[in-house]
Amino acid sequence: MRLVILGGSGSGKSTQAQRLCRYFEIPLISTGEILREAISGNQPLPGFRWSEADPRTSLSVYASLSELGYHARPYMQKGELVPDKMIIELIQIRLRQPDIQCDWVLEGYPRTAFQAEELDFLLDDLGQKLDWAIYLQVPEAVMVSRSLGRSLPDDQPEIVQRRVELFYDRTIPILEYYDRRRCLLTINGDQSPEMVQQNILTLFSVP
Ligand SMILES: Nc1ncnc2c1ncn2[C@@H]1O[C@H](COP(=O)(O)OP(=O)(O)O)[C@@H](O)[C@H]1O
Repeated sequence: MRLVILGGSGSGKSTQAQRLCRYFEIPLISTGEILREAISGNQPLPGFRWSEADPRTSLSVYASLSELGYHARPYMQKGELVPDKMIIELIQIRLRQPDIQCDWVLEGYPRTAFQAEELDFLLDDLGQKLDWAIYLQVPEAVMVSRSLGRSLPDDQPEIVQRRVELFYDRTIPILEYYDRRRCLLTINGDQSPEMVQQNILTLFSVP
C-alpha cells in the first residue's frame, strides 16, 4: 500500500499517517518530522542515514541532516515552504533508503504541483505506483486552532497563518492533479481521529 496524506497545518495529517502506518504495518515518511529533526540537530531518524544515501541520486547530497537543517531553518521559521529542489532531493534519497521497501505512507509531501510531478517520475523510476492520495478536509478555523494548540516549534500564530495561506495557494491545486488520476480520496477531517481513520479504511473497503 502506497499512500500520500494531504491537508493543511493542523488537519490531522500526522495523526492519520501514524494510525495508517500502524494499521498496515508500513513505514511513515514525514517531511515535517525529518526537517524538524534536521533543525534540532538530534541523531538522524532510525533507518535514515545520509552517509549511505544512494549515489545514483545525481542531485547534490547533503553531508548530514544538520546541513539540511541549516538550509531549511530560515524557511520553516517563517512558515514558508522549503524550496522544492531540497525537498524533492530529500524524498528521492529517503524512498531509496534500505528501510523503505515498496509500501509506505508519505505525509507532508507533496505540497506543490512540481513536487507531485517529481514524485510520479521517482515512482516510475522505482517501478512503484501511488495507490491513494488522502485529503483531510477541515475548515480553516479548525486548522488554525488545532495548530496553535500544539507545541511544535513552528506553531506561532503568524507562522501558522502563513502555512495555511500556502496550503490554499500551493497544495489545494494538487488535489485536482490526483483527482484527474482517480486516486484522490477526500475525508472530513473535522471529527475524532478514530472516526477519520474509520472513514479512510471504509473507503479502502477494509473491514
Ligand atoms: N513538502 C514540503 N515542501 C516544502 N516545505 C515543507 C514540506 N514539508 C514540510 N515542509 C516545511 O516544514 C514545515 C512543517 O511541516 P509540517 O510539519 O508538515 O507542517 P504542517 O503542520 O503545516 O503540515 C512546513 O511549514 C514547511 O516549512
